[in-house]
Amino acid sequence: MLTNLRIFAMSHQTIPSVCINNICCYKIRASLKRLKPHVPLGRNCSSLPGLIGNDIKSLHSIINPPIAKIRNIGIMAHIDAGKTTTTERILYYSGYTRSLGDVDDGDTVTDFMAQERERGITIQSAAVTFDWKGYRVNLIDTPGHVDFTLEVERCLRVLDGAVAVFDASAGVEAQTLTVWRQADKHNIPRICFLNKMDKTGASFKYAVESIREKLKAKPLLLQLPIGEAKTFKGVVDVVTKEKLLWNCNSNDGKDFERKPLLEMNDPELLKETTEARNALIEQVADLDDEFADLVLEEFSENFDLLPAEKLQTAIHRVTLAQTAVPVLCGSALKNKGIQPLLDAVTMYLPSPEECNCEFLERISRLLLPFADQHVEIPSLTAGNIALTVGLKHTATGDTIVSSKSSALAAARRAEREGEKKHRQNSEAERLVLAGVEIPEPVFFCTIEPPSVSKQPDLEHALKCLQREDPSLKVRLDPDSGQTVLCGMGELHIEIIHDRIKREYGLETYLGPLQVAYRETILNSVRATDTLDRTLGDKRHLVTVEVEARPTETTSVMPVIEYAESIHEGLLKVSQEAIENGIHSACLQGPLLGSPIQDVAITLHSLTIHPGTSTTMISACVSRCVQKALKKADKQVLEPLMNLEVTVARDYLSPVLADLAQRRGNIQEIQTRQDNKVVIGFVPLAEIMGYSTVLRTLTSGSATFALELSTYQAMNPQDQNTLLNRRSGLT
Ligand SMILES: Nc1nc2c(ncn2[C@@H]2O[C@H](COP(=O)(O)OP(=O)(O)OP(=O)(O)O)[C@@H](O)[C@H]2O)c(=O)[nH]1
Repeated sequence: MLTNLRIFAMSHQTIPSVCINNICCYKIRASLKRLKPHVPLGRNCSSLPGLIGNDIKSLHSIINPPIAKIRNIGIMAHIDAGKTTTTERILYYSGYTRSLGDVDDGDTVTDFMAQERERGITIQSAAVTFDWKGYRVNLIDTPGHVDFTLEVERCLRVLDGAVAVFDASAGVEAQTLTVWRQADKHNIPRICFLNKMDKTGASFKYAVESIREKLKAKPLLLQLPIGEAKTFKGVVDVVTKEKLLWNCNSNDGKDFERKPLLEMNDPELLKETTEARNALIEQVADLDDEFADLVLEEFSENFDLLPAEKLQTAIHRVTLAQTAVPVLCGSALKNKGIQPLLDAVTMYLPSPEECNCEFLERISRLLLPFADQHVEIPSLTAGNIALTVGLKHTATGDTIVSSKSSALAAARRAEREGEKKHRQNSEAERLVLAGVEIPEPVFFCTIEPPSVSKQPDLEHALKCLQREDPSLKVRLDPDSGQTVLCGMGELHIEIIHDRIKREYGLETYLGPLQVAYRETILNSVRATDTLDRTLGDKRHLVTVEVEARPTETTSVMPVIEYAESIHEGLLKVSQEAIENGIHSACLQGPLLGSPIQDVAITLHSLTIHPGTSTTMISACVSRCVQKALKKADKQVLEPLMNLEVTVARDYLSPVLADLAQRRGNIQEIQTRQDNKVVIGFVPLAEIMGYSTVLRTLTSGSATFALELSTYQAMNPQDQNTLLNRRSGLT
């Protein structure tokens, strides 16, 4: 039987020493023995100073619950939609913390990195475990900033469900689309939470429409807001026809009143709710045959008689099938609507046994996360999320299996299943988890240690950071010998720089940030080359002829083809050597030394003298391919970004004028409440340092999101300017 352990690697620097953990572990387990299940461990917890922060109240979540009662969920959204604030409320109402943290005060549980607290943003996902009404919830708060897309992706792989948080005044924003697509890719059932209902400009209707239009999702309105913006005071539960009002006198939102809607008290609201409930029943019946039969057979005359539980069960099925998404609303900041959101998480999102992956864990050292603190536990039952440390070669995105034979069996099954291409959700797909998709880095810069003697320390730090965050790439510049960092954006590289200083105690120096260009060729060319070298008494002789031509499809990996006469007699080791040579030649284009994309390399002839080493074969092929690339007509490709700027009406003109100067191509200007949303494309090279410029232009009122769209050919004039600048001519 295959055993999958879902790995969520975190830097070992963030984990307290084993010694502390061991003591903690002993004490916690000792206290647990004396406790009945579901009794908060508050007193015992505070008697363990330094072990778990004083504000963490409940530890009974260490006991393993039945798998059906586990929910592994993530919170995802556009930057600033309120994920962290929502998470803080969730932790507070579930009894995990004793006081409410605030992102603006920098004292939240999940934003525990110094950089997160200083900047008020989430950078690294944080995992926390708590209980809600008999359910165990393992929750991950993910970052919203586009630079940390990979961090979101690595989380999605270990989740069974997600809560998508929206700013109700903005609806679907650029990064919401990105994370939504990622969740689609990983087949993650979702519920939507329209947050910030208290904010000026908040509109339930507008946000729901944007979910329908932009995400092409079918929203199931499980709630209606009572009031909006300043008047927002609660929600109506459409399924049960109850109103939930938060007590204005209770600051922390713990107390709220849940009452059935009555004709004599709320005739209008009741009418509106009944209509919404009838529409919901019809919508769910359209999507779920079992529910449709039930409604038609027993309740077609009067939907009011349909029990809430039957509707909830059907909504659960529809959510799992991902044919529609439940929508709830509230205001995390004003402490309204969080408890029903938690109810919805347990009611509608899947347990691990309802999702696509099978688990049965067995590992020697496991840690249970409490944000930045960890408790070592002896074992964990299926479906939970835990951390593990000390793995030497495993990186984010890997799947661990119990033995080689189970991995081989799974791979064989995957191969067989792969043949039956159209079978969806095949067993193989469930067994072998797809690795994370690593986005291409678009920026790079050199990094230097304070002294040569610190170079090994820097290499160690970068190796650790890369295992945790594969979107960070590190390479050596072959000409200067310098270490080069490649990342997703200015902020990404800045944070890495900062982490090297704080977590590894190394003060490093960054070179200027540069755009990661690519190159391609425009015509077919041939080249031949011979390498003849005698080393000792051995002669290495290779003669090769290659053709390089442009391809139609976009790929940074060269297409490799062989003339028929060569392919037949080629040894596997020689073929590997040839392909290594081609790949290494395509890593450094002739114009800027940037990777070559969209090329096919055909090997037309090859003669290898007996005894020639594979290194020499690679070297000769690589040189020959470089020769061919140099002969061809060449083109620089630059990263083109999707840009979305949200700006107050009054500042639209200066923003547009500025974008025109940056070679921006505006596609659309939308109106979103009182704001204008400018959507378009802009070359990455023109948008460096944009946040500062935009802040100045709009008195800090605008926000923007950037995402790589494609690599586009530069026009000859811009290309010449760039090449001259690089060669030091201008
Ligand atoms: N008016 C209002 N503001 C809110 C609400 N929830 C959060 N905010 C504010 O919105 C800002 C962003 O909140 P966060 O919780 O950090 O948002 P986030 O989505 O975690 O942000 P990132 O992790 O950086 O993507 C903060 O200033 C919050 O105080 C809400 O319900 N209403």
